[in-house]
Amino acid sequence: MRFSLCLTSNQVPSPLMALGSCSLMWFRKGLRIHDNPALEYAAKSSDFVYPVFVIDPHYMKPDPNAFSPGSSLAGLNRIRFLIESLVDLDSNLKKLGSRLLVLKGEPGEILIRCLEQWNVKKLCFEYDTEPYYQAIDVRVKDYACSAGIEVFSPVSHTLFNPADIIQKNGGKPPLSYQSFLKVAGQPSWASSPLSTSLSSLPPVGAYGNCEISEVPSVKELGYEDNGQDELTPFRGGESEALKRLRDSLSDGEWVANFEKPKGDPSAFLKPATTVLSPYLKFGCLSSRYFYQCLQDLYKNVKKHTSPPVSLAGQLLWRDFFYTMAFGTPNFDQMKGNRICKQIPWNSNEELLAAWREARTGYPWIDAIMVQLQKWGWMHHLARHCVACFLTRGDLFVHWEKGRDVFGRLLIDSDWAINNGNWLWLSCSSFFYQYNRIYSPISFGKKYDPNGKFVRHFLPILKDMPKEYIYEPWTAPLNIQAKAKCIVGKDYPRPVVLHDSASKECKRRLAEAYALNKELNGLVSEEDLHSLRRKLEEDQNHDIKAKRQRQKLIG
Ligand SMILES: Cc1cc2nc3c(=O)[nH]c(=O)nc-3n(C[C@H](O)[C@H](O)[C@H](O)COP(=O)(O)OP(=O)(O)OC[C@H]3O[C@@H](n4cnc5c(N)ncnc54)[C@H](O)[C@@H]3O)c2cc1C
Repeated sequence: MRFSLCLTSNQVPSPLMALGSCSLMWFRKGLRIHDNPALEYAAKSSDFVYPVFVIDPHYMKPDPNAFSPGSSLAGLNRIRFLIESLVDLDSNLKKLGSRLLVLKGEPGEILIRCLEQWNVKKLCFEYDTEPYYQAIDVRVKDYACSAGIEVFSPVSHTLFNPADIIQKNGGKPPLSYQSFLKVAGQPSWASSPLSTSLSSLPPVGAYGNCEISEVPSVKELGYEDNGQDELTPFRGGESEALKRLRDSLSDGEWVANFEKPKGDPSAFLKPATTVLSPYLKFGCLSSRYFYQCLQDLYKNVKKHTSPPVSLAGQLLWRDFFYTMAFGTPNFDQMKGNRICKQIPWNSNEELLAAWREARTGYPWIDAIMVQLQKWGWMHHLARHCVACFLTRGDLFVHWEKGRDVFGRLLIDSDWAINNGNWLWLSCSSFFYQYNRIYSPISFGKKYDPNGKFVRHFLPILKDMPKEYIYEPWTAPLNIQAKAKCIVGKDYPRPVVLHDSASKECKRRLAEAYALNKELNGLVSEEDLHSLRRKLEEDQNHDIKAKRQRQKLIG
């Protein structure tokens, strides 16, 4: 017997259980219809499919103590982006004769309850390499196995299966991009067409006494309207992702000549890169589909750039970090992470807060941090600048602290990529040329001599003449007054002097590197303690630098 119920948010739960063959499609990332092997498998020979998304309080619970609206782990921009993605997914599912069932609670617990109550025969979900999801998945899979439920959990978030690469490389992830490419080769699916659309889905079955809702609004999740004057211009969802992809690829010449790190990090009206990262993060866009579209385009042009700098090369960077993250225990921390240099970073809360809240006194750095708060997205080189400034360039603050701020505020916040890039930028792993530091003054000026980017994100500086826009503390007082921006009152003085601070950072890194070499990377707590003591003995350096700064900027 076939039956389906038309479900609405406040419907009285039906005691009926679906009697046909039922599948549960558990959406987490992969918020799309195209190239979604788990969804396709769920639909195959099933009478009913339950498409489920669980709102996880771990990520979504409002945090009134956070310095900007959102939960403690996710800023409001990202939560909004997720909700928009879910609304779009629900609407696309409805076009196929289904809908999204939204539940709330600890995902493992909720899933097990649904499996128990819905007579599910097949559980389908995209494989996730993040430790947080791995732990949940083990629990759910264990339950499913014990209940005789078939589990289908394909890898479809990345181009390659990180486990395959690690196995091919003798049990360890390849440590460099080039060795990664060598091991990875061409993806197995590269020349066969991916499924880009489903024409229909089996109906949703009865859902017993599980509390199902429509996709909630951010307000219904407990977030107040934040009153921010500028929100992220990027809207979530598969429809938007595919449109953005089409727009990006419509300029074949631009794609063929794409070359990172060339490109203007200060371009904000029309960013210099695709801004597909948030869509890839939530899986609104399949990276495999993106990659195949690029290969098709490359076939039809005379010449194109290649990895690591090409656009396809960027997707391979993504896979590189996913593989590294999957195969490296404690990838997200310094301690116990075998690929991470042990460096006695400081934990100066004041400096950290100045950086986080865009109060460093360096307009280029502060404008990027405002873009992070307002848009949740910045150009790759802009991320380089602020990450370098916080860690090895100027403030010598622990990269894990910066990672957390990015992790919360980016709309594309991605566990593997974020950690990988912070390891890189802090010269803790992958990249070790700590003498190459981004100037917080001249780097931005090179791209944007008139300071348009700074004026947009830091309107307090909008009338500052271009000669001083990157160093307002050097402007004569009458000019500051005319620009209605007195440094020290309307806009902060620099928190450190870049020249002396960066020299000091290099010295500390040289010392830490030497010790790491001596200890062959195996640094114990005591070694770190003595490293810290050694650096503290050199405090007079700091004091000298402070005095010099006070002399210079009053
Ligand atoms: C400190 C720091 C933290 C970062 N944190 C994140 C993060 O949490 N999430 C995230 O997606 N990216 C992160 N990046 C990488 C990169 O800056 C962004 O992926 C990129 O700027 C996104 O813009 P786009 O989509 O226009 O990129 P494009 O240049 O158009 O590239 C296309 C896609 O390739 C991938 N990609 C590009 N650059 C990288 C890279 N360096 N590493 C891995 N994948 C890459 C992204 O998925 C991106 O969407 C970080 C970079 C730094 C320096």
